[in-house]
Amino acid sequence: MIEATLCFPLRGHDAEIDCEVLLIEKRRGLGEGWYNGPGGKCEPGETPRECAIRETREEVGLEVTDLEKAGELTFLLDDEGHTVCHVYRTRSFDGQPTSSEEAHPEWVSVGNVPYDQMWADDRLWLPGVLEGKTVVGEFRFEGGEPLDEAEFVDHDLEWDVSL
Ligand SMILES: CNc1ncnc2c1ncn2[C@@H]1O[C@H](COP(=O)(O)OP(=O)(O)OP(=O)(O)O)[C@@H](O)[C@H]1O
Repeated sequence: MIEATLCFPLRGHDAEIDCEVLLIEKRRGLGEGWYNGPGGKCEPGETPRECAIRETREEVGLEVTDLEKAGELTFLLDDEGHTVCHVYRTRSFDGQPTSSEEAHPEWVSVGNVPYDQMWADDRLWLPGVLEGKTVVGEFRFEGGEPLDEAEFVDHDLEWDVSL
């Protein structure tokens, strides 16, 4: 199973209306053209937390620290484990988001996240993650590779778990 990460940097007040999340518009690879958090696949010997920090640096040039684990998501494709994704959020970072070949960063109000331009499962778990909850989820896709062309068919979520 592929091990991957997502990192959601947050800025502003906790009150939903003022708070913003840094999303990327993915410019290549899996989920190209869709919005997501910075992230990607773990390299051999790398912990998911190290991966989330590295991918955020490589994709948008931000140095994130104090990552808080917010979720563990398993994506099944045709009943086989395809990807496990470790989700983090943080309010601590240095630098200014900068576009790379892979990603175009954008601060978005947490009340205005473009769920219609994201993975179909994101609308189910990301709102809770942006509110500060923790989640473990399993999501079933069908229709063969690539995952971003498969159909999202079913899910199971557990909130407020300790991670
Ligand atoms: C199925 N539903 C899904 N919902 C939300 N997010 C999903 C996802 N499935 C994959 N993701 C995330 O999307 C990124 C893919 O990136 P990733 O595997 O790195 O692909 P990419 O081809 O760009 O490879 P590189 O590692 O950059 O070479 C990575 O953050 C991963 O966690």
